[in-house]
Amino acid sequence: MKINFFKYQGAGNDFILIDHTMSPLKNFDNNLIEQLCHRRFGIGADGLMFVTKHEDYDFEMHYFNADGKLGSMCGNGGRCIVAFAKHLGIIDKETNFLAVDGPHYARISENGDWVDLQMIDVDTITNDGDAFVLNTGSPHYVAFQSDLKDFDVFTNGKNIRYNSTYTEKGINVNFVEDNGDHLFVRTYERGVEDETYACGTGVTAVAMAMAKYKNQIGHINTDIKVLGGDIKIEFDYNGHKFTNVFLCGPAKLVFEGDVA
Ligand SMILES: N[C@@H](CCC[C@H](N)C(=O)O)C(=O)O
Repeated sequence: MKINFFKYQGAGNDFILIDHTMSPLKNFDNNLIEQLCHRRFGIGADGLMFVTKHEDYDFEMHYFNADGKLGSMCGNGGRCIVAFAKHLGIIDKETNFLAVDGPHYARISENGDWVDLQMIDVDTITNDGDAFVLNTGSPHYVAFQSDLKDFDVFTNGKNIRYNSTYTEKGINVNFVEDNGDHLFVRTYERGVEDETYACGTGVTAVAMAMAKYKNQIGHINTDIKVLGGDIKIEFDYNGHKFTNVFLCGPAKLVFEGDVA
């Protein structure tokens, strides 16, 4: 069966997108998804998404990690699927769509390649030693790390993701260096089981952990550099809860193709 797909990337976090609006998504082949995401034997991607119709929303997002398994929320994936929905003509400049963690609002730039995506409110941050643990739609571990450019993110991230606390459910592991006017972040992603060039729910978690650590109250804007580019996070923080959370960044079509 021929599969028509679109490849998108958001700050280097890359995804295969499939238009499934003509029929409901009843079953899926996890092995095929893993194979399509494989960087040697497939198209290559950190994850795969189907867009389907929904009665109450503009569309529904179904996200799978590169290991072929259903993922939790993917922030950069969310931004890319919004750009894809605009490309398909499903939406125009704004949208309300449904994802695994609930409804999301998003707005899109005129040329369609920059998306501001509203993320879930967060009111719980716990500590694991010096690190912060929180869920921004996906579970995240946030640790400070100096000389991050030369740090072994794969080995250290994997050790944390597979330690006895997290091995069963897994966690995404973010390392952050505070460079004054911006944060530099590198992430080991669960489900990809490797470092990715960017992680949207991850940088959202980092900005929140940093605001809590610095005791910043009010409307906070955070500039973040990741391996694949620049991302902006904004939210309101009252010392207990993060609201009006937006993940803002690029979402670009790379190519379209067919799998025979
Ligand atoms: N790259 C994503 C995170 C995707 C979810 C994650 N790998 C998981 O299921 O834990 C993002 O941009 O948020």
